[in-house]
Amino acid sequence: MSLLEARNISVDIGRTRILTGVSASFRSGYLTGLVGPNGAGKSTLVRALCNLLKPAAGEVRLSGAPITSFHRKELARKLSYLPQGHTMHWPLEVERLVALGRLPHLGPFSDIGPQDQAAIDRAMARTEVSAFRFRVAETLSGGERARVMMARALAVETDILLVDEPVAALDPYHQLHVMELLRSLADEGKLVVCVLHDLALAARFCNAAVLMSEGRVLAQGAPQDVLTDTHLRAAYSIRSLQGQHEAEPFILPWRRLDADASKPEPRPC
Ligand SMILES: Nc1ncnc2c1ncn2[C@@H]1O[C@H](COP(=O)(O)OP(=O)(O)OP(=O)(O)O)[C@@H](O)[C@H]1O
Repeated sequence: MSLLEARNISVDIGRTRILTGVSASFRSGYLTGLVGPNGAGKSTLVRALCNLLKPAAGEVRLSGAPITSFHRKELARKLSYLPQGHTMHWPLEVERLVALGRLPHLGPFSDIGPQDQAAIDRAMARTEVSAFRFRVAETLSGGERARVMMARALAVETDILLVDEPVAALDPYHQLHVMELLRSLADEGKLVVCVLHDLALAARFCNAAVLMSEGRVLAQGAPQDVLTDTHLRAAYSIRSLQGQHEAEPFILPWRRLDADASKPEPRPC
């Protein structure tokens, strides 16, 4: 069981305070949707949780121990991070790119072994990219590349997975597929944190949610308690339609609040 906690962290970039007193906890068995408007600090929080940013105050703890107490390679075997965007620096074949996910498990001069190859094959199968195995990743479409990068993150086979906007480039079929995959990983006992803009996907697939706004946590807990119309108004300045279909919740962003204000009053007949 893993517990990843931000304890009252503040993060500065340059002279700007980006996160202010953020406390949030993430547990095994949960797919936590990290939502909030552009610039709310979601990616910054994820980077702090991965020990890629040092908080100016507060600390991040992994299963009770300061995240800074873990050696880099040890942490890379515990925690896999898929950053936003999918920058590729070299023209690599897909299988070799996914194989990079096994680096934390390899010794300095050791090569991919049968266990590593099995993990690579599993990750490619789960993300449905096996057919691209021998393609140069740069030649793939944006959505295909996003799934390959997800495969690389999965190939590490860590107990903790933090993914930043993994469905942003995907078509609806693959959005559903990736969300089902992330939820099944959580149901298998992994700790999964997913930055999302799609509130419908967050409401439907996540079993925990953290809503951020202006560098702070506005609400956290069960998605139905976090993604309320009141909270969404406060965070995004939107009204939302909320309901159920096939016994599952849905949320549809409906109208900007300032658009409401500028709407003319209906004329009396
Ligand atoms: N290197 C930097 N220098 C200055 N400001 C930065 C830097 N990196 C991030 N910021 C600012 O920090 C704030 C939070 O950024 P962050 O990327 O965490 O937001 P986000 O919630 O992930 O947004 P989005 O949904 O747009 O991806 C933003 O206002 C951003 O402009």
